[in-house]
Amino acid sequence: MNMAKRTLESFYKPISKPKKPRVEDTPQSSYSRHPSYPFPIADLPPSIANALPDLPATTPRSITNQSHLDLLYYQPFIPQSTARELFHFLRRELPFYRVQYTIRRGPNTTQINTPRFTTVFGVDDTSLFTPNNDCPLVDSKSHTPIPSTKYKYTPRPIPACLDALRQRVEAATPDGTRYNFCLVNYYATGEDSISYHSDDERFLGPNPCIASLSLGAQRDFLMKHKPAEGVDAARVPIKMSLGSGDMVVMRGETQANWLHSIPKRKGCEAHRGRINITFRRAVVPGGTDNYYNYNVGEGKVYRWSEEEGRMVEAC
Ligand SMILES: O=C(O)CCC(=O)C(=O)O
Ligand SMILES: [Fe+2]
Repeated sequence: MNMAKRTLESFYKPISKPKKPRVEDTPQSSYSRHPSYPFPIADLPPSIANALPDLPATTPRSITNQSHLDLLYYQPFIPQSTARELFHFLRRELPFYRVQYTIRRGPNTTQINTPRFTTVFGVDDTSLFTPNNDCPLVDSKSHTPIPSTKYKYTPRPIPACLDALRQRVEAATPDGTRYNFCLVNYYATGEDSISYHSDDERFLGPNPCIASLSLGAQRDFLMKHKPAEGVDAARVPIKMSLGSGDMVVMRGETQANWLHSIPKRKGCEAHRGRINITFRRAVVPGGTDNYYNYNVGEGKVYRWSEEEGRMVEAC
């Protein structure tokens, strides 16, 4: 520092370090915009984007010690401070939904309130997004516009912030799986959950590979074998305590044979939110309709309010 240029007053003033801008204060310069989005979706701030080339943070553990089970467990995939920042960023920037639907079994109908916030982006293999907003989707083989009746819901392209993550996850997936869907769950508290199910829908093709990334509060991920001959139904489920930044890749025959869930929880982390992102590949249009039906639906759009500390209706 050139002392001669400093005034006496400034000499005695303590030199304060420039304040590091908080994530919330960082001006956002660019957004993903699309007619199908309820609002523009911010791009990743440099602090997160610059950390992506270093992922995965650890080499995964392979878990194949039970029949039909084939998991890769990154503990973590994203280091703690980046995972924390990414959690706050995605919770603030993505549109979320609280989907309701009815199921009919014979004469009975039951209304289901999805017990978590959800959102989804992507389109199945048979269509491609174009940069032209007047004709956003073309047939992936002929490159001609798709008929307006092809999908019940308007598919939304994966915004740049999630697409950067998708690319990193793909690069890390050893068998070269390509993902065209990104499903996001937000569990606001320990009361939010997902019950036992498997993601073995036919529209994902046989033996789908699904990468599942956790951010925010730690939650238990339970896995149990589907009822089958020779499988002890009383056997305790596998329990993985998924922390922020952890990623589980479910591969091979896992979906065909195992169920997984995030049960409700009480206790220390129960009031904190958790985001889960699954990257998947749907191969037929039925997959696109299914994912938008159960993760966007036709209800209200919610957005995180920093002031209120909760999801509020987006206007
Ligand atoms: O939140 C999780 O870790 C699991 C989510 C899940 O199983 C799903 O979205 O299908
Ligand atoms: Fe699942």
